[in-house]
Amino acid sequence: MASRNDVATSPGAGAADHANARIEISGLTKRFLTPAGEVFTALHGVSFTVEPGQFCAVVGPTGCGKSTTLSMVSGLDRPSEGSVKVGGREVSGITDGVSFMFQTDALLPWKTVLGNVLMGPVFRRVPKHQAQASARDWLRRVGLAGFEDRYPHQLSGGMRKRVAMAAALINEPKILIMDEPFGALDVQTKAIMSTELLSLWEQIRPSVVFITHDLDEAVALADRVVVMTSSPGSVKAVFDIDLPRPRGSVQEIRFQPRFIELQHQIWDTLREEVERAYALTAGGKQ
Ligand SMILES: Nc1ncnc2c1ncn2[C@@H]1O[C@H](COP(=O)(O)OP(=O)(O)OP(=O)(O)O)[C@@H](O)[C@H]1O
Repeated sequence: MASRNDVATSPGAGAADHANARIEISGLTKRFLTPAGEVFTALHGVSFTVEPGQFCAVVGPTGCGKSTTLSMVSGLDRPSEGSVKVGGREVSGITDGVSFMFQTDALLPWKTVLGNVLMGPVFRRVPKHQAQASARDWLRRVGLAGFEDRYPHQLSGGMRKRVAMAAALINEPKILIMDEPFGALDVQTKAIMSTELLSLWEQIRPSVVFITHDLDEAVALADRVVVMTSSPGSVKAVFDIDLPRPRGSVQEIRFQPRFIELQHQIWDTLREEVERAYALTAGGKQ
């Protein structure tokens, strides 16, 4: 999805009831009308479940419908067929208690770091003193104490991601939706941010749906990895990741034999889809 803000919050975030954080995606099909007036099937019969407090990564080739799936979990779009249920209730309209983080770096440039993090609580009408204390606390947790009065353009890419993370997590969401949140970062910063995300997630344990092209990132972070087929997207396989928690440093996990084993297993499943998608976009044969 191209034009989303880096972070956003739905009204019910903050009043999270984690027992209601189960996400059930059943038979999801999504068709779009192309500019030429043809029907294009982006998703076909996608089904998977994210248990409360589970970290679920979704991987799949470019254009397979990962972002489209997320937009239906968040309630920003409606399925053509099938359903998304959160806490047993079908999603219709923006899902309550959801925070988002996207790849696009679009914190509000006219607001300070503190002002950006304060947006969620202010939106939820949290009293000013309490909101400010909470925002300062979250900025401390993401390592940005002392940067409250800076503006986004005065920060590095990694620091802006930390602001976005604080802004998403201050709402204590029951569901955290992340669409390649660290995709634009260099490899080292990405690893540091992933480790920080895991440690913060372990503190508040929202259910996470995390889209990434980076299989190592998916295995290092997730409890469950969903592999999607090339377009039209469907679920090819679901892998449970039995690496122990807390995982600690994402860079270190990559050297564990079990990590390498899982990474190979999943890549064996994913490779064919990536090659098929590449052949399609490169104009080759299926
Ligand atoms: N509003 C729309 N109208 C028509 N087609 C759309 C629309 N939104 C998405 N699509 C198409 O649906 C397919 C899936 O798009 P989506 O962005 O969900 O894929 P993705 O897996 O997230 O891709 P990437 O990994 O490249 O970000 C693509 O072929 C895209 O062109």
